[in-house]
Amino acid sequence: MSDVLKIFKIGGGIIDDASQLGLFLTELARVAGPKILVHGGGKGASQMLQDLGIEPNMVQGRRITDAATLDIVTMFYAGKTNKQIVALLQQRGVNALGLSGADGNVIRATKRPVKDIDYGFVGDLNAESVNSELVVQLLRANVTPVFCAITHDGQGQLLNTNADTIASVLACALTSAYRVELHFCFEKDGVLSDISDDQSVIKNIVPKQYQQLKAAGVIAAGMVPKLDNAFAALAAGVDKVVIENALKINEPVKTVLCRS
Ligand SMILES: Nc1ncnc2c1ncn2[C@@H]1O[C@H](COP(=O)(O)OP(=O)(O)O)[C@@H](O)[C@H]1O
Ligand SMILES: CC(=O)N[C@@H](CCC(=O)OP(=O)(O)O)C(=O)O
Repeated sequence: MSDVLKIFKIGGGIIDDASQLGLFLTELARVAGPKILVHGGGKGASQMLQDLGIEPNMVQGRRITDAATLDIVTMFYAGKTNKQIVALLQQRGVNALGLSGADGNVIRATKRPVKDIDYGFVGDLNAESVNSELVVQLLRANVTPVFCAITHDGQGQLLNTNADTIASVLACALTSAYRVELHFCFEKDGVLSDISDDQSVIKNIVPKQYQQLKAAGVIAAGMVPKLDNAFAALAAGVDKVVIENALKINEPVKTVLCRS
């Protein structure tokens, strides 16, 4: 139980910029010990959908995923993006293995029920979604799993699942075998108290302060679901949650979330 597992998540902003992605993966290769990478790619997927004549539709940070959209995001996330990242990690001496949730039944999701909004082929996760045994076996074999945002329902249906949620649920599930650190990596140095000032990194945030910053609109947009996931992981037993710059994961500047 003493091993520390580090789970890193990168999103579309980093993935879309080949030089930033390369620099991040070089830093990741320097991280010692067991590690997992979860990647999104929402920005590039939206561009690809538009190029193919399909208007992207995001509601509350989640993509409305009809059958045609699912085909395209599966090709983009589980195909091009995942395999490119794996190849770049192999180039850097990391034995990466690319996975969707269907591979090895590693993440099983439930199609989001239709309430006010029909999200289509979007998968929701819960505490039982992860096949932790297989993930632990891979980590013990010195393999670095690389997860994309595609899961399955066990009935042959692929589902599109938010990558921040995948990272958070993986982190929670793996607390059974490791002390887990969850690192959300993006293009800023951490959570900022002034979005226009890159120097204004808040070093630590507790849940009460988060609610205040959210209510004041200081923390907004994509940062809200990210921090909701992050605090949920912390409450569920993840040791440490960090919001940091993808190019500075081996440097001290970052936001660390605290339970209290
Ligand atoms: N207080 C804040 N500090 C930092 N980023 C913030 C803040 N409030 C909103 N954001 C925005 O949240 C974005 C990160 O969310 P998102 O775009 O969903 O990331 P990703 O695609 O990496 O998952 C940042 O690029 C930034 O524009
Ligand atoms: C259901 C849903 O919204 N899925 C996301 C999965 C990708 C993702 O999360 O990408 P980022 O981390 O780059 O935002 C989407 O298709 O945009």
